[in-house]
Amino acid sequence: MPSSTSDLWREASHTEDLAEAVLRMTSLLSREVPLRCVLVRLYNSEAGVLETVAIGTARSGATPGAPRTHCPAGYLDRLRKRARGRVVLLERHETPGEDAVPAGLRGTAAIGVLEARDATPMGVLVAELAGPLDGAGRSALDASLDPFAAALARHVQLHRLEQLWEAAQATNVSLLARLGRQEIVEEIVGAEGSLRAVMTRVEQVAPTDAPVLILGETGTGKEVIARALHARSPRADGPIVRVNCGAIPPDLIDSELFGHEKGAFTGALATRKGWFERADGGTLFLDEIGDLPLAAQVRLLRILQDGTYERVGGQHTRRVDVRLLAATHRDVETLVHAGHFREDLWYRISVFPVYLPPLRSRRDDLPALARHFAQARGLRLGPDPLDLTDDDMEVLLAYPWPGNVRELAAVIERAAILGGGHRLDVRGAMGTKLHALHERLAEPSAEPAAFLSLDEAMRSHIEEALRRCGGKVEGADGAAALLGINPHTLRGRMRKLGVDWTRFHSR
Ligand SMILES: Nc1ncnc2c1ncn2[C@@H]1O[C@H](COP(=O)(O)OP(=O)(O)OP(=O)(O)O)[C@@H](O)[C@H]1O
Repeated sequence: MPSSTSDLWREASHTEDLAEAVLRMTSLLSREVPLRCVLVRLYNSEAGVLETVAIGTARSGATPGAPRTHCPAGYLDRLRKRARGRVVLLERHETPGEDAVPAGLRGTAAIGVLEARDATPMGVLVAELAGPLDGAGRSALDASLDPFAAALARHVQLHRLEQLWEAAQATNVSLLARLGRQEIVEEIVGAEGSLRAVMTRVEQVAPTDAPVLILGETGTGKEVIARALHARSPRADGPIVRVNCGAIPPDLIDSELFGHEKGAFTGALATRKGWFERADGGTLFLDEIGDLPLAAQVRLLRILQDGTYERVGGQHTRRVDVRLLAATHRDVETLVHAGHFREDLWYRISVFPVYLPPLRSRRDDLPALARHFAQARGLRLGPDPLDLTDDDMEVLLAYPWPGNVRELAAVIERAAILGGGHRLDVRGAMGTKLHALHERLAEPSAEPAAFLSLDEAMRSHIEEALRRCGGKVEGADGAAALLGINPHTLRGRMRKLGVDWTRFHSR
């Protein structure tokens, strides 16, 4: 076995990126073969072409481009018969025409068929030689066909996996869109109660294409509202794609949102569509937008302004038709002041804020929500829907629910499991929460249920000022003067807190 062959196998099986593997393999092979360059060419039977998918250069000088050349049916089989598992040396006069050597190679070429493990021809290896080939060189070249074939097979498999993954994502997106619509019709508990004001705003803004900013603590139902907006919009038949900006590593966020071209960076094995492209014709929901890095904010602003962007590593300007919904539980105004969030982007996305109140300030909805989760989980666990006792309700109402609706759903699910599917064990499910609650209730001054967060206190104080001023913000008799702050600051605060001052306009 030629000395380079085991090294070639190592590179073929360890290096994931075909271009890099071929480059290293060419360098190893050039110790025994007078190589100028090596082309790995993939056969596309549908198009009847051979396409250069990787080039390894061993000497300086111009390398041939990466063209596709016509490959007549049966050519690879004829070549295989002629070569019998080895390489064939092609004379110059054989070159253009019916063979796999693209124009542009200067010296003599050696060519061999690259076969898959089941012996079907996948493509060819073309080696451009810089000098005469001796016996050792020839056997090294013959022995290199299998490792090159293995590297090509790996590349093809990875490419297929990527395609499957993309197809699965697309299916996922459309399933979610359908699921989202179903859930919304059945599942916005409180739409007629404490969320009535929220739903009015949803109905107002849904038919437009305006961006909507959904504010609220974690677990308050921001995603539920985003899906409701999409379902009520003219884009309801298009996809809704949710991206959690906080869950993507900062160096990948550009490629996730806007896609990348093949080879744009190490690991970019194939072209990838970004989430904007996948949401084309529908809605993109950017959750935790406060976590978006500044560089991505610049691109986002541009896409909001004129709908254009480029994929990472791409030259071609693309256009998408996407409605943007964004959500955050963070105080983005503070991020703007600290220079972590672009002010121009903030103005653009906060045109129409929708504020979701925390569960502790909409206790009226609690029984309905608890019943809703109990019934849903009960139906899943056993034959009968599960209901709540008065004692269960009392326990649930006494707790302040820092994790909001999500925490409540989890407690009810646990209660159903602990109750064996026949009843709800709410006290058991509350566990340590209940213990902490008793301790707090035992303190004479503690009023956990009634205590407002700073934002809530601010919101209700601003609303009271607006009520007194008939919804007027500026001027001597406006709410800003009454509160002793600048009208501009008050407007910013109201946007952040989701206060709709037009509600207070005197008739
Ligand atoms: N009004 C509601 N009616 C029914 N289910 C709700 C309601 N609000 C929230 N939920 C449920 O509560 C859970 C949390 O809601 P969601 O994921 O929308 O919250 P979120 O505010 O987006 O959370 P985060 O900030 O962590 O992303 C989900 O299972 C959701 O279905």
